[in-house]
Amino acid sequence: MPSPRRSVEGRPLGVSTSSSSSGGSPAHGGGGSRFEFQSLLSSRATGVDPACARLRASESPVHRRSSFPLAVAGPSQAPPPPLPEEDRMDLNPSFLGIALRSLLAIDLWLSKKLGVCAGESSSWGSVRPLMKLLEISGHGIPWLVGTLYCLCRSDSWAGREVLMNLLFALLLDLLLVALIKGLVRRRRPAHNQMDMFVTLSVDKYSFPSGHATRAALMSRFILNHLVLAIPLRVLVVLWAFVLGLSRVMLGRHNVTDVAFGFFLGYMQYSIVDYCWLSPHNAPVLFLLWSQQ
Ligand SMILES: CC(C)=CCC/C(C)=C/CC/C(C)=C/COP(=O)(O)O
Repeated sequence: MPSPRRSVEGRPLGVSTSSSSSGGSPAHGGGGSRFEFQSLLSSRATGVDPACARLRASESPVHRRSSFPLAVAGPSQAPPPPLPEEDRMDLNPSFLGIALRSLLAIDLWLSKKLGVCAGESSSWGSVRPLMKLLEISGHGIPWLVGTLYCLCRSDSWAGREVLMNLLFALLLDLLLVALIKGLVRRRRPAHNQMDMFVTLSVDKYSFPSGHATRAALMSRFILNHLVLAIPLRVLVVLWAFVLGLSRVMLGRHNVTDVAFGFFLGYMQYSIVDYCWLSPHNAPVLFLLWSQQ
C-alpha cells in the first residue's frame, strides 16, 4: 500500500526542496535565493513540477527506454534510463547563473563586513551620527526644497533654466529609483535598522540606492553647470563617493545596490542633458514659472 506521505511520483509530500516556501530573501539569510525562488515559481506557474515533468517524460512512449516502473526499481536492477536532453540542461546551471550567484554571495559577505556603523554597538558605532548627517545631505527632500527655493529667488533666465533642469533631474531620479525598487524588490540587509529620515513606501527595498543615484546625478550636474575651483570640484566627487560608502557602512545597502546606483545616476544625467529644457523647447514651462 503506498504511503500517504508520498506522491505518485515517489517524492515526499509536504517537504519543501528550497527556502521558497518561506519566502526568504537574499538579504535575510536566504542567500541568492531570489533566482531559485523565481525558477521554482515559474515551473509552478506552468503547473509543471520539474521532477514530475522528468518522470512523466521518461514514462512517455517517446522517451521510455525501460518498461520497469520506477517504484519497484531496486539496486539489483538495471540503472534508470538516462534523462532526456532538456532535463540534463536543467541540472547544469549556466555559467551566467553561477557567476551571478557567486557575485551575490560576495556582495552579501562584503556588505556585512563593511556594515561597521549598522548599530550603536557596532565596531564603528560612534561615527554613526556623522554617517546619518551624510545621509541627510543626499536625501531627496533637502535637494527638492533647496532647488524650489532657489528657483523662486532666481532673477535670471540662465539661472532659472539650470534650476528647472535640476528639478527635472531630481524628479526623474525619484521616479526611476521607485520604479526599479518596486520591480526588483530586494530587501535591505538584515543588519539595517530602519531609522531613516522620511521614506517612501518603496524605500523598504534596497536596489538601487537612491542616495547613490542622487550623489552621482547631482555631482555630475554640479560639475557640468557650476564654475567651481578645482578643490571644490574634488570635494563634490569626494562627497558622492563617501555618501555611497556610508550607505553600506550604515547597513542600509549591499555593495551592488550602491554600485548600480552610481551607474544609474551617471546615466540619468545623460538623459537630463539630452532632454535639456530651455525656453526654446519648453516655452510654456518657462512662461508659467515667470508668472509665479
Ligand atoms: C515629491 C516627492 C515624492 C518627494 C519625496 C522625497 C522623498 C521622501 C524621497 C525619499 C528619499 C529616500 C529616503 C531614498 C532612499 O534612499 P536609499 O539610498 O536608502 O535607497
